[in-house]
Amino acid sequence: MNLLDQLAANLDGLREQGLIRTRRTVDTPCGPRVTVDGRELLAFCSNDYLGLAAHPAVTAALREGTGLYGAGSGASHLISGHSRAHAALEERLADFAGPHLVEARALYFSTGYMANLAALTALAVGDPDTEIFSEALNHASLIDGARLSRKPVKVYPHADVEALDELLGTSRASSKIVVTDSVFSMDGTVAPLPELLALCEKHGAWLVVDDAHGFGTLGENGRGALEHFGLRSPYLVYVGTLGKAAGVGGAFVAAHATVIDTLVQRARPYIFTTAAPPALAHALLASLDIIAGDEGRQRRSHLARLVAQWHDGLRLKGWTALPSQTAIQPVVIGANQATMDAAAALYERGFWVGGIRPPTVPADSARLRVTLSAAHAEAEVARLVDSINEVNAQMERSRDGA
Ligand SMILES: Cc1ncc(COP(=O)(O)O)c(C=O)c1O
Repeated sequence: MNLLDQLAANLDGLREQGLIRTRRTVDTPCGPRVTVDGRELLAFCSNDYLGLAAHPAVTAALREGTGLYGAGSGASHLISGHSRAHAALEERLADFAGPHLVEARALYFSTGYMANLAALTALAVGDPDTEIFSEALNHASLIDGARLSRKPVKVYPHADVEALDELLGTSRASSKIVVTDSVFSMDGTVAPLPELLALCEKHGAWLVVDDAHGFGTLGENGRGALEHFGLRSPYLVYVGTLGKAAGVGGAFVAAHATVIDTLVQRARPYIFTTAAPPALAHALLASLDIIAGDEGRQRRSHLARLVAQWHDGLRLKGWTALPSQTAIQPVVIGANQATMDAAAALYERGFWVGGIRPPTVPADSARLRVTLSAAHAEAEVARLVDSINEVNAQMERSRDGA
């Protein structure tokens, strides 16, 4: 077999297992109503939880930012790519996360993936005898960050605080890092952060919290999971992403000033890459104004009403809606093909809902991943709920009849 044949055989293997991923090309801005291949669809699959990606104030700030700073940064932050807009954003983010940290500073990254790689690899440089304790359902970027740190990794069972306590207690490592998603991206449920922080304080460990899906949506002021639980500690290392609820792109790490100084000096995913366009940072300042203000609060309240409406309306047989109270609302179907069939049936009815398969989720737990946004109207969620109920009834009938 030549090299290309080997790759083709690998792709055939994925196809046979129903695991081929495909892309759809969107012609309109991100929002609840999109056009794909000339078809209008109601989209329930983006992470634009507050509906800010196409918000007029945010897009106007982006345009203004290109006028002020041009299209690109031209270099990495440590060469000449660190602009006034990046600096202003980092200051705002440090203030935003500040009540939950000690001597807070923030560092802006081009993506959340890179921020997670950076946080884990840089924390681990402090001590060669470091061990990482990673939650079983963590996002791929945390798993990759732990691997890249080249430190021993122990995976603790999902949300199992006792198991983690035991692992931390028996570890002989002189430095320990516990790392977890706050809102699990494929479950929508929230990690027991107060208990995890208490354990970290007991065992002298860092707690790295990836709040990709909590930033902007959780907490009275949208400050995320730390605000939601009222947590504060010098050992918290907070990662917030800015391409989801904040509607733009990039991410940040907020932590004690010494952690941020370490990241600037040692984090390869920060040092060896071109800084994100400054205009994005400028647009994010507008987005943060919305998140922290009355409009943000109204958007979060509307989202909470949609979540309640979703749970009230579902009548499912054989499928399981997970008990999530966040914008992420998965319906576990189990089999890969049945999940993709359900997503296709919804698509036929004009709804775009993602079908998620292994390895993104554990084997036999393929699921529809519905994401609600403050930009959705109640009537739109009602239509989705009715359609999911109908598709479920139809598929279960044909399965029973088969
Ligand atoms: C939990 C979690 N962390 C990190 C990321 C990566 O963030 P980004 O898309 O900004 O790279 C994602 C998703 O993309 C995520 O779901």
